Amino acid sequence: MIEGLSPMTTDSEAPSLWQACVDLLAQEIPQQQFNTWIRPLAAQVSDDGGKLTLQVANRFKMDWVRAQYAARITALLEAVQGRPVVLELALAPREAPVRTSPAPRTMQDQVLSELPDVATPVEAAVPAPNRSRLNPQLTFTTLVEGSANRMARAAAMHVAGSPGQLYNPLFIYGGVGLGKTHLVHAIGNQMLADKPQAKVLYIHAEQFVTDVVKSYQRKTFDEFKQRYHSLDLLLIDDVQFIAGKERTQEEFFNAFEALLAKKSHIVMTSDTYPKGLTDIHERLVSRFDSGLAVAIEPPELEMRVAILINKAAAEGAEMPEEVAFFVAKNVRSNVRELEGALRKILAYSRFNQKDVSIQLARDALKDLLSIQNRQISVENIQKTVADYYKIKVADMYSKKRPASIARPRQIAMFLAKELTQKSLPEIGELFGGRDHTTVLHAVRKIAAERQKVSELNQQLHVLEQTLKG
Ligand SMILES: Nc1ncnc2c1ncn2[C@@H]1O[C@H](COP(=O)(O)OP(=O)(O)OP(=O)(O)O)[C@@H](O)[C@H]1O
Repeated sequence: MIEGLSPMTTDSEAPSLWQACVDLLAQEIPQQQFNTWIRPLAAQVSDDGGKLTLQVANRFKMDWVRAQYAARITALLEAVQGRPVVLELALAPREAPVRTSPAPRTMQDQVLSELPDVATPVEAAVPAPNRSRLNPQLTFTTLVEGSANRMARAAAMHVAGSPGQLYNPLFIYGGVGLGKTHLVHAIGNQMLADKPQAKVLYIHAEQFVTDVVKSYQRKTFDEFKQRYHSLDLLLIDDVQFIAGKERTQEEFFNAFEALLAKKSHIVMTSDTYPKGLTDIHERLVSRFDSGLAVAIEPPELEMRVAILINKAAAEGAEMPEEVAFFVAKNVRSNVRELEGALRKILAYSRFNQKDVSIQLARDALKDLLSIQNRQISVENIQKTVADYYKIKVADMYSKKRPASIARPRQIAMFLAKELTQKSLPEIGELFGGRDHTTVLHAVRKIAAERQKVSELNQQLHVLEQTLKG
């Protein structure tokens, strides 16, 4: 028995609550992450169902699961259970090792090597809830509009209303947690609402890779083609995951051509614009760019406020505007984090039976706010990078161009964009009054090189860790 736990049900009784949660997580977390972090967790539920303990293999995994997934898991458990559930993470006892992923694969040929790491197909464990794999809750109605997503949303609505015409393919790109997945589900849901017979498929790119590999192994390419080439709408998420996967890219290209020829629509999402993709064939990239590529930006303050108020209302809770402003001012990175903050506040309010107020939000978000207080400044980045590369801080603002100075300066600009909320012009200003295009060039250059040069990646990693403290 795990220390400090109240009586638990046996493992065989626990899974229904956990399994329901796992099923939902499988729909929203990329498959590789799901297989790595969620699938191996073993669950125990207390007798009264008020506490669920997840056993994690080691401390590193425990920290990661806590930081990345605990808030979401709690919310899903509460949604499934219909009442508060306390989530605990515990180290798995040594004598009862947690379930692990299947034995390592032998990578005998190029196609097998395209399987995502530690992956077994998700559908082996988690049945797809519907053929289209759409989450019916992710609709245009529940997607708050703001200047950050206005263009992408308008294009998406156009595609949903008149598929196969303009903007084919539609390529939606942007940073994490900004609503790309939500938007593509909204297109699919809208199309199905208008045309229930339409063949719509939402798929994460990693699952597509798995499908290619499986059909290769089982020699079922005809079925594969039949399945993908007959669609009316293909929604493919995080397309950057097909990078470096030759066979998958070929099959994607074939599906792409077949679908466009019959005027079916293709919508893709990615973390970068088409030309920013690396290790994807030029012929594919140019096709990605041949319809409309549109960005989703981080939401502005008013949009963050609206999202908080809407999401609270959807949970049957009221969030006064002043509280929403307080939270929105402090949680600025992306919508997923905003949702996490909201969940914490609502849970805190329920447990303590107190109305939502600024003070309550302050208490509920204590940890998060203290991190904000230690926020990283551009000045700090400049000093840390200058120290690391042994140049003078003054060279960060100077006009000097030798590579030994220009490169650390570009790295500092990249980190300033990544680790602070400053805009490109603001960063340019802080680097000796440089133009925002100079900053953008540096950011793109370093981001692209990081993917290819492991030494640079390592250096950036060290700098990031140093700055985050
Ligand atoms: N404009 C919005 N209005 C309401 N909810 C939003 C909005 N944008 C994002 N969300 C919500 O934020 C969460 C994260 O969004 P989503 O998963 O679509 O992001 P993403 O851009 O696909 O991220 P990733 O690249 O990490 O997959 C989801 O719960 C989504 O419903």
